[in-house]
Amino acid sequence: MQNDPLILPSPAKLNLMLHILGRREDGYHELQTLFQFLDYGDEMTFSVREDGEIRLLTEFAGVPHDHNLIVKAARQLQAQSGCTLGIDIHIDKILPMGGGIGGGSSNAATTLLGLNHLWGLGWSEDQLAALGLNLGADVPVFVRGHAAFAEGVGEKLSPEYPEEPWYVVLVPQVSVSTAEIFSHPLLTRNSLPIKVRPVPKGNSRNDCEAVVTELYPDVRKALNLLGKYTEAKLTGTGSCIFGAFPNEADADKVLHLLADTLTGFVAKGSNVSMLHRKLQDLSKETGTRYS
Ligand SMILES: C[C@@](CO)(OP(=O)(O)O)[C@H](O)COP(=O)(O)OP(=O)(O)OC[C@H]1O[C@@H](n2ccc(N)nc2=O)[C@H](O)[C@@H]1O
Ligand SMILES: Nc1ncnc2c1ncn2[C@@H]1O[C@H](COP(=O)(O)OP(=O)(O)O)[C@@H](O)[C@H]1O
Repeated sequence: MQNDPLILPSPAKLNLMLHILGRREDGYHELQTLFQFLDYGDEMTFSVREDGEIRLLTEFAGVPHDHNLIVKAARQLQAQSGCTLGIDIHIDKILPMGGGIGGGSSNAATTLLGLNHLWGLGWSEDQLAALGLNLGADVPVFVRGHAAFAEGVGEKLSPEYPEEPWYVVLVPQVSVSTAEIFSHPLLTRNSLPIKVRPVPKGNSRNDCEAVVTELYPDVRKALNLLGKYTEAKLTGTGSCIFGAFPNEADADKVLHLLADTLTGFVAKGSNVSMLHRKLQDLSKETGTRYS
């Protein structure tokens, strides 16, 4: 068992396109979406406890301890594996909540991968992804750690290799509820499935954009402002807006020009998540398999 704290990143994702094909009987929506990670995210620290307790030491505004996806992920893994060890978890949270960049799902996935290692469970990625899907439709892609075309409710993943540009991500100061957008009567739900891959050019729209910009004027404003410099799009159900640039300097320049009116950040797109890169580095250093 490892006694030193394990520090792992918990990256954000973007949906480079998002089409809604229909609604299932259980209310969930059939999607086609292209996920890519950002080299930008939270940092999580895990310390094993012998007494079986699971404690998240960082407080989240508006999210009670037991509802936090980090705690839920740890508890489900502990219950399903029969592990008697516990964990203390600390997080430096920089990802906005309800931003469409998957912070909660990413935190859950980092927890599953971190605890699988620290508790010595030896679960496969398939097992962890299946557990993760119970916690949220976006958790499996973070468990797998590779950019992917996703179908179903987001769980059928095929690896993809989109370009890895630098992005400006604008963060309107509103939290968008995914459930609110998916239950909206005016949401487009009849996009035709894309049958070829990689996704052909001209298919990069996000079907949630019309409803989200109608409900949240701040999101529309961010879309219009970034749209003056590059193609600007919504990620997931928002609120964040992103646009691609060929290099960091160009992205920085645009963020700087918008800084009076909007907050945001610059980050590189990545097809292998920084969590998985860190786990691979740790494996090389210690000769232990981390994932
Ligand atoms: C839309 C996407 C695109 O990546 O991202 P976000 O905007 O949330 O980041 C995801 O599909 C979101 O995944 P996630 O945030 O894990 O959603 P969940 O917790 O599973 O679901 C929240 C709610 O959204 C609705 N929902 C979610 C996914 C889906 N394919 N169809 C749905 O109808 C359901 O009403 C569900 O109760
Ligand atoms: N660890 C967590 N980090 C962020 N949000 C969490 C977490 N646990 C639970 N939540 C809840 O999940 C909601 C969605 O969060 P998040 O995944 O960050 O946004 P999105 O799904 O829009 O990308 C939050 O508003 C919050 O209520």
